[in-house]
Amino acid sequence: MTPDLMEAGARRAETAKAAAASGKTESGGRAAGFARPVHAGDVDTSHGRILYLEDVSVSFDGFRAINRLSLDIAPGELRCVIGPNGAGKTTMMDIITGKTRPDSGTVFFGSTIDLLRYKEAQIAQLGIGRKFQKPTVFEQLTVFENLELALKTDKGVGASVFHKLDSAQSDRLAHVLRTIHLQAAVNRLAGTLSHGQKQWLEIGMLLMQDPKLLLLDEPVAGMTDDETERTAELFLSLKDQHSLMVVEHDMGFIKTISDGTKVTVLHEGSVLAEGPLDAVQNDERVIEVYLGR
Ligand SMILES: Nc1ncnc2c1ncn2[C@@H]1O[C@H](COP(=O)(O)OP(=O)(O)OP(=O)(O)O)[C@@H](O)[C@H]1O
Repeated sequence: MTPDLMEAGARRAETAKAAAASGKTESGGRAAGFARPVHAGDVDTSHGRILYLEDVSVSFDGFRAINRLSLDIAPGELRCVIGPNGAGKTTMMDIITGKTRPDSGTVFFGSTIDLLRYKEAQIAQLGIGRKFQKPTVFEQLTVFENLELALKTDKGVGASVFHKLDSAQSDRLAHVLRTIHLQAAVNRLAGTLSHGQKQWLEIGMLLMQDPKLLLLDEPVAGMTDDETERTAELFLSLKDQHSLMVVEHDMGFIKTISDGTKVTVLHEGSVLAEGPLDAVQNDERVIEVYLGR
């Protein structure tokens, strides 16, 4: 982490601890990560970063899958991550979401939330949604019911099925349905949807929880050209309100969604190159290890 962030974060931590000890706590914002449970709305992005990894390493049986990895993502950014098989892309997402603990390094959500202090389920609650490659919708439920089930509830899955939506939740569900273009399929069983539609439904289920950051692993694998194009439109419509990290091998898709913004190339567990797609595509090292295969 950069010294200014470290210092600012440490100062806020001390202030929050002192305030908590004296009973005078601030509501939300900068104190939130330390003095009380954190909610998604409390992510402090005032330093221009929603996700910050520095010097992160993890080894499996002596093999360094992630090797001193550093990268950061701005609020509202759509970051594409590319790289050869085994570069560490999935492991990086596993670390961000708490599935894998790094051996060393720093992983922050905003400038105050140290993700290494939280468990996987808590990280999801903090506002980091993850979409795995294979769709995992409830095939026996309708599109509507899948989205309804994904609503935030403290009462557990069983209660949420029978939970009547309030008007804000109904509005949210309608908004998500429009965003993922599944209004016409709202009463269809998810099992009858096409592969692409299932993927969009699962993205919709994540959106129901209003994540600040979405991690998407090979979202267009197995999609038709038309579905891939619609997915690109969907992602472009999501950026700005959400930050997205998209791992993909489909370069045509990357070209459409990166739209001149920064692309990160991972290789052997660290960043090999970073910049606009044109620049990384012309980088000799990238051609050698990835594009020239
Ligand atoms: N739990 C684990 N135990 C042992 N080795 C692992 C484990 N997880 C990942 N690895 C190894 O770490 C390296 C990075 O794997 P990872 O799946 O993160 O790469 P990737 O960039 O996502 O690859 P792909 O594009 O094929 O999905 C690989 O060599 C993999 O075999």
